[in-house]
Amino acid sequence: MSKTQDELKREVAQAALDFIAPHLTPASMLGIGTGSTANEFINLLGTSGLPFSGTVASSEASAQRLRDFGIPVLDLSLVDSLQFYIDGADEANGALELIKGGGAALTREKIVAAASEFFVCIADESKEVATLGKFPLPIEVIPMAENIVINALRAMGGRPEVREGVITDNRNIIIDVHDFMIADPKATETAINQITGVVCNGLFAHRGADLLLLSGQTGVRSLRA
Ligand SMILES: O=C[C@H](O)[C@H](O)[C@H](O)COP(=O)(O)O
Repeated sequence: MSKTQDELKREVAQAALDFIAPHLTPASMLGIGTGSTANEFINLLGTSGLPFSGTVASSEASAQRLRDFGIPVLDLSLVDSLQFYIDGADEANGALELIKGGGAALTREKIVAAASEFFVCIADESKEVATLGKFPLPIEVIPMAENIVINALRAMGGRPEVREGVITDNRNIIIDVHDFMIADPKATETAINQITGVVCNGLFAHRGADLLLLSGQTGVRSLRA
């Protein structure tokens, strides 16, 4: 019988926990991501009994889930650095470049990733692609800039659509760019950041993952940067 997607998420979350466990000390601070795969990681971390000091969360939702387990959640401004960041992705390529933001948490995720010494990305193998861009690229945008950002993204060749009914934790909107195959993720990440009104885009190429764990029917594969 084949494993369900939920089982694959649990399996890859367990692999991430097994990977970080030998490195943790009572002083360790962890960055924790957002989404259904990160939630599986939180469930396992919360019952693991492993030594660590606390966490920084990439969303209000993850912060609440961590607190529900009695895990301390700190503001990033109170923390010098994070030993590990553990988070999911919407797409990942062989260079460990990612698309993130399907859950609208991309900006805080990018900040927490930037503050982390080592980024462990966890996903089931349906997220693995040769070229990023089949998943619509999420972009967080200051609301008053909606039209100028949409026009600039159209000029870059994409088909931007505002994600209806979604406001980010930072009180901004999300524009998803469809039909936008990304041949050069680093150049595209930089170019989109140059559009006035863009807060952040969901390409994690300049700071991609350091380790990508991918679960599939035959087990968990790991790709190192
Ligand atoms: O904004 C959300 C994040 O980037 C998630 O990590 C991403 O959408 C993957 O989520 P999931 O594990 O639910 O597929």
